[in-house]
Amino acid sequence: MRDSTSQSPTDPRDRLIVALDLDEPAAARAMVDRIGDAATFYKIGYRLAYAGGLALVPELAARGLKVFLDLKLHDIGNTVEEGVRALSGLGATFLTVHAYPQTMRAAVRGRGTSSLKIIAVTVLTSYDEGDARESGYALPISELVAHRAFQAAEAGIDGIVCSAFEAQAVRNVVGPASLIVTPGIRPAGSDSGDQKRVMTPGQARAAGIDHVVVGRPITAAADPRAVTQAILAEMAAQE
Ligand SMILES: O=C(O)c1cc(=O)[nH]c(=O)n1[C@@H]1O[C@H](COP(=O)(O)O)[C@@H](O)[C@H]1O
Repeated sequence: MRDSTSQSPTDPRDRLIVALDLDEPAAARAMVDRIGDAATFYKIGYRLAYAGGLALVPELAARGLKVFLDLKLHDIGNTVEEGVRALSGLGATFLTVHAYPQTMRAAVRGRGTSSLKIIAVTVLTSYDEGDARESGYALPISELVAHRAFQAAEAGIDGIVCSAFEAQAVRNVVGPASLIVTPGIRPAGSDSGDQKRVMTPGQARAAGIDHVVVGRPITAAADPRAVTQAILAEMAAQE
C-alpha cells in the first residue's frame, strides 16, 4: 500500500482523531482522561468551541496532545484571513475551512508562517447524491470532491477532508504530500447515524487515508478507551 506521504503520521495512534462533540469542556476533559494514552489526537468542533472549548486547544497541546480545530470557516476573504490569523497561535495542528477557492486562498494567507495546517472540507460525509443535487450541484459527488481537491492543491492547502470512498481519487489529484482526513467512519455493526458515505476503519486505511475521524462510536461507548484501541488495531492490521 502507498505509505510514503511526507506528512503521514509516525505514531500510529495519530491516525485516529477522536471527535470531542460534547457539550462542555469539563465533559471533554473527562473523555480525554478516560481514553488515556490510547489516543493522541482530538477534534474540537464548534459545538464544544462555542461552549468554551477553544480554551482546550492550548490546554490539550500543553499535555502533548494534537488538536484538530474543526471550525469549517467560510466567509469573505478578509474575514477568513484575519480569523485564521487569530487562531494560528492557539496551538492547534489542523484547522478546517470549506473548500471554496477564495476561502482556501485566504486561509493560507492567514496561516502565514505558523505551523497550523489548513484542511479543506470538500463534500460533507452526511451528503449523498440526492443531497448534493438538492444543494444545486450538478456534478456527481466523486467529481465534485476531485474538483475541490484540485482547487485546494492549487491554493496551497495542506490536506483534504472527504469520505474514504473518494480517498484514492483525491490522492491522485493532490499527490503524496497532502493529508487525507476521512470522517464518516464506523466500526462494523455500529450505527451510521446521519453519516451517508461510510466505511470501516480498516477499509479507510486500505484506501490510503492518513487520518480517520471518529466521534460518537467512541464518545457514546460504554468503554471509549477499548473502542479507541479496537479501531487502531483494525487500522494497524492493514499496514
Ligand atoms: O470536518 C469534519 O470533521 C467533518 C466533515 C465531514 O464531511 N463529515 C464529518 O462528519 N465531519 C465531522 O466528523 C465528526 C464525525 O463524528 P461521528 O459521526 O460522531 O463519528 C463530526 O464532528 C463531524 O462534524
